[in-house]
Amino acid sequence: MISVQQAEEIIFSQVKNFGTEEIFYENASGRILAEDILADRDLPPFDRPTVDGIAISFNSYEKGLRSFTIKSVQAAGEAPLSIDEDNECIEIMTGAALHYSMDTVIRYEDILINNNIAIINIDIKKGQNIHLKGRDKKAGEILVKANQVITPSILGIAASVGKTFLTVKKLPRVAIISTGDEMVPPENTPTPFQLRRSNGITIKSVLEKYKIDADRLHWNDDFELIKKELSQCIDNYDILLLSGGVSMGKFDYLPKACEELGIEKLFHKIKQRPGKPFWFGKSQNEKLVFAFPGNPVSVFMCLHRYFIPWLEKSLKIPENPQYAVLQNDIDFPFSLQYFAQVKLSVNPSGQLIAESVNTNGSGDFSHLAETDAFIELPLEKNEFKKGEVYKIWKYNF
Ligand SMILES: Nc1nc2c(c(=O)[nH]1)N[C@H]1C(S)=C(S)[C@@H](COP(=O)(O)OP(=O)(O)OC[C@H]3O[C@@H](n4cnc5c(N)ncnc54)[C@H](O)[C@@H]3O)O[C@H]1N2
Ligand code: MOO
Repeated sequence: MISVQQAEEIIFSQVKNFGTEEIFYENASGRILAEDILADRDLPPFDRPTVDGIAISFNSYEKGLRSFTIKSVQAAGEAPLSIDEDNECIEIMTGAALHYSMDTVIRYEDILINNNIAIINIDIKKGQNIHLKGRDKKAGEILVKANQVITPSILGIAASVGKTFLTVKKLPRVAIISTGDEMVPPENTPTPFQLRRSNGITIKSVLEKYKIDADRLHWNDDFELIKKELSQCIDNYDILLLSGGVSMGKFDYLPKACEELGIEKLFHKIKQRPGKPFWFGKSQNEKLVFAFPGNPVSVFMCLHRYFIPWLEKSLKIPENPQYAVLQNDIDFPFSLQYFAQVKLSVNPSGQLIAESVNTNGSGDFSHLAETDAFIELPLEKNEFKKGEVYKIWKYNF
């Protein structure tokens, strides 16, 4: 059996590049940006008032002038209007293009207007209330760097520089396959000794966060059928995410079916709980098979601890490891790396704290909805104390 660290290294040695594609920006939310977004012109593109009011030349104010004749009114979007005399001003609206003959803007609230004359009755500063051309970014500068999830704010920036098509990372074609004769579709009523399938939908909805639209399949425990279907899936998909049938049982056919199809085993079994019998391999045509143990908590853990980091590495999403402070003592008297389910919260000092819940093993999925993460407790120890800090793998927080 290998360690969690070794398993991670083997999986990371299989990181893939699925290429890029160009898509319409309205469909790009949640995808991974594969190009830098540049400023198409200076931002802002011209000097513009940040308030509605009047624009003057500060020089005139310095000379003692306080009354200014309103030469004209300029709305946003209009070509800049100039003044010709010291005692003139332009009534100008927020976001309009300021002419270079003026350099200072005063709010309506700070002036009086009578008979087309604006009187300034406060102290003002040169250049006030103006957002200068190129102050935010210069033309050609990077506004958004590649290799990040496209968020609403990135979409807004893309729209404002006219990038209506974005180059994004292509996503792998994924099949999610549950196995087992005892597993019936959720809409069916199981016999007293059957269970409803839940792993498939859980995995699918985690992948939806990455905009992967995976296909869901189910195979019964029939060796020849599994072999045939597996061989087809290896041709049609980049990644197979299987659950069940990888342990020691009489009907756990997956490892043997993979072997007979020439799918190379890269590892089988990790010193961890849950998820010990996890099987990972690669086909001759470089397709990856993540075969998770069937228990729902094992699936959830292996998905978040191994598959998602592999996916994020493949998509070049920067790593963001997270840690939390243990809120209670945990004893774990086994030589396995333990992933405990924890509820996360933030304490008044701003620290992320993790409180473990007692569960009944990897078949007990009843606590997944009321917890937020797995806390990864190192193999070398059996006792973990309140106040110690460990890595966490979030799923609900
Ligand atoms: N002799 C040994 N037996 C077992 C070992 C072992 O080392 N030696 N490991 C145990 C561990 S740990 C786990 S975890 C399980 C994993 O077994 P399999 O991967 O073969 O999974 P199955 O037996 O097919 O299923 C396990 C469990 O999960 C339920 N299941 C399966 N698919 C689904 C699904 N889609 N949705 C919800 N639940 C599912 C299934 O009914 C079983 O109850 O093996 C131990 N045995
Ligand atoms: O390794 Mo298994 O997932 O504990 O039951």
